Amino acid sequence: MSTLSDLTAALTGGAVEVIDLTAPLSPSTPVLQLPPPFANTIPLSLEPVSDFDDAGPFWGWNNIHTGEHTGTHLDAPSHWATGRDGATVDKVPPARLVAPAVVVDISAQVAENPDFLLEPEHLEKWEAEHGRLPDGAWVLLRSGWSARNSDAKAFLNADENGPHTPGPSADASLWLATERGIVGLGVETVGIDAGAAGGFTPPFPAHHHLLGHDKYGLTQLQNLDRLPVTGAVLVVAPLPIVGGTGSPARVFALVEQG
Ligand SMILES: O=C(O)C(=O)c1ccccc1S
Ligand SMILES: [Mn+2]
Repeated sequence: MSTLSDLTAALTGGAVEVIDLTAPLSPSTPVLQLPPPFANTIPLSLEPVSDFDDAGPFWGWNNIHTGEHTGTHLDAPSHWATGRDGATVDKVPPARLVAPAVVVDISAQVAENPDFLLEPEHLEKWEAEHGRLPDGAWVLLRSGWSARNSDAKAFLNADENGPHTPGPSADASLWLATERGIVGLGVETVGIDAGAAGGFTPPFPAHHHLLGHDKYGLTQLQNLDRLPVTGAVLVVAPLPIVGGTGSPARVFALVEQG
């Protein structure tokens, strides 16, 4: 048997489960709301072209209107000033999009404090328990935030002082970008930076450091609670939008059962 035939046998036999980490993409999918004077992207909308009617008697289809950074999506290096000469989403090497994933669980801390920040000490503690973060792996930050997916207001969690959502500190962002050979950071929240990150130094440090070091962001993931701490393999499938800074993506995790 070949490796791939072993894999297909494991998939059909249930020894390997495919877990969908992608949030449903609909007009109610929350999108980031940056404060004035900054511009924001649009949410998804479907514009019917025909619906088994005179415009198309035997077919239905729609135009879709969306931002690149809507829903579960991939941030490419070219999205940020520090990575603007780097890969656009169509140039992200496919080999980096099928990769192992590890899970760093901060959900208990986030339940107490929605502004909780991942620090290097948390990553060092994780490594003391689970071994060094593997080169070529995605780091998935499990926060429990996807439980808010069906309530845009709760998901964005903003007040007069701005959004209150967890994420990496500036130090943790630099650590992830420079101390290990990871592929990128995946989160459950609307973006890879914490809600307060606009006021950090540098502003939005996860974007600044990760995308500036040819690493990627992955956002609005769900079902991270169904993944093992180590051992899952991620299949990340953004659209190859030519010149795009990111794209809505379908994200699957392959997880061995038993
Ligand atoms: O890349 C994103 O989707 C994202 O979260 C973002 C985009 C632009 C500015 C700030 C942020 S924080
Ligand atoms: Mn983005």
